[in-house]
Amino acid sequence: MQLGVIGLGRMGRIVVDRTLDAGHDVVAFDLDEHAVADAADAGAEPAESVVDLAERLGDDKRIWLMVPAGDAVDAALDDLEPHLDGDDVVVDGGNSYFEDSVRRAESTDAAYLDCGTSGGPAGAAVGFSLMVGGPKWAYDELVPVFDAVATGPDGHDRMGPAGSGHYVKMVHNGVEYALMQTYGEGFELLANGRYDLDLESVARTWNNGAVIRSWLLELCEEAFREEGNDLGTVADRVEGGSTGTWTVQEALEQEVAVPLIYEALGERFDSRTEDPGKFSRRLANRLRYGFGRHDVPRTDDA
Ligand SMILES: NC(=O)C1=CN([C@@H]2O[C@H](COP(=O)(O)OP(=O)(O)OC[C@H]3O[C@@H](n4cnc5c(N)ncnc54)[C@H](O)[C@@H]3O)[C@@H](O)[C@H]2O)C=CC1
Ligand SMILES: O=C(CO)[C@H](O)[C@H](O)COP(=O)(O)O
Repeated sequence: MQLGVIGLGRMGRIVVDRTLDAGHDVVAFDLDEHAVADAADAGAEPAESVVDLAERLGDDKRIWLMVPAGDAVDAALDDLEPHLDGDDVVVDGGNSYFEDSVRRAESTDAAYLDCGTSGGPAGAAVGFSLMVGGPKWAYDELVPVFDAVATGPDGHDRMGPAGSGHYVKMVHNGVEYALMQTYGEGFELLANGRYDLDLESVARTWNNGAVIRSWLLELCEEAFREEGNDLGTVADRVEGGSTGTWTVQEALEQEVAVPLIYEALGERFDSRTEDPGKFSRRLANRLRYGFGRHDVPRTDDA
């Protein structure tokens, strides 16, 4: 099969390499010409623009977008659209909002597959987990590429109609936030608890047979090994948040309780406040004086 790949960053480049390794042909484009040159060195046919990529693919185009969610996806689709027809298939492998994917599926002439991708750059060697939404014939058509990019045949499946792939990935990310939060809380207790513990050793022991073993826990083990038991200079600030926000918004709309995901998202927002004093905690501090005449710790206390 011949696959066009647009977006050759951390994730797109892995799509290129794994597709080439499986014996397929790849035409590659990125706004960054160095990324295109690197992909060409790896065996891809370089394209000079989105339009050039479309023209190099000929009939029955198979195209994988791996660009940042939002405007970049629409920009690439706008350029592709005059070159697409109903026999073509476009895969969006990024973290797009599922309602955007439904809109794009309805407005493009091509068959559109929204593909949630999990595994991250660190998972490149084993392949990704792919959650695909869209027409069944288009999914079936792309199976050889999905087999190559995923861990194998069990690493991908069609979730349902347009939007369902990105919907499942959105919820996956909510779960990711909550798992990160609970590992963080457990290690925070261990770090401040009764025993002087080697947290890398704890994580390694848990990763070998414990109920709570997981890849995220392996990454905790790696973090303690590389940063030290106290995480060294790693700042108390967590970026990201868009996919978790969508998850919580959807849960509210569906009237489904997701308190752990909500709390984990809130912790991220909290970590980013510029004011080191959290207003709600300061008010709770003062209220304890109000009802109990308890001492009020103050910022100018010695
Ligand atoms: N990094 C991760 O762990 C994961 C990322 N994703 C999603 O995959 C997508 C890509 O992520 P990354 O590879 O990490 O981002 P990245 O920032 O490493 O790469 C994005 C690439 O897209 C290129 N690009 C941007 N607009 C373009 C356009 N209009 N035409 C052609 N190229 C364009 C950029 O030059 C860049 O090389 C995002 O939607 C991200 O949310 C999904 C799962 C995991
Ligand atoms: O999808 C992913 C992992 O599964 C990406 O790493 C994503 O960026 C994570 O979300 P956030 O940036 O909000 O932490």
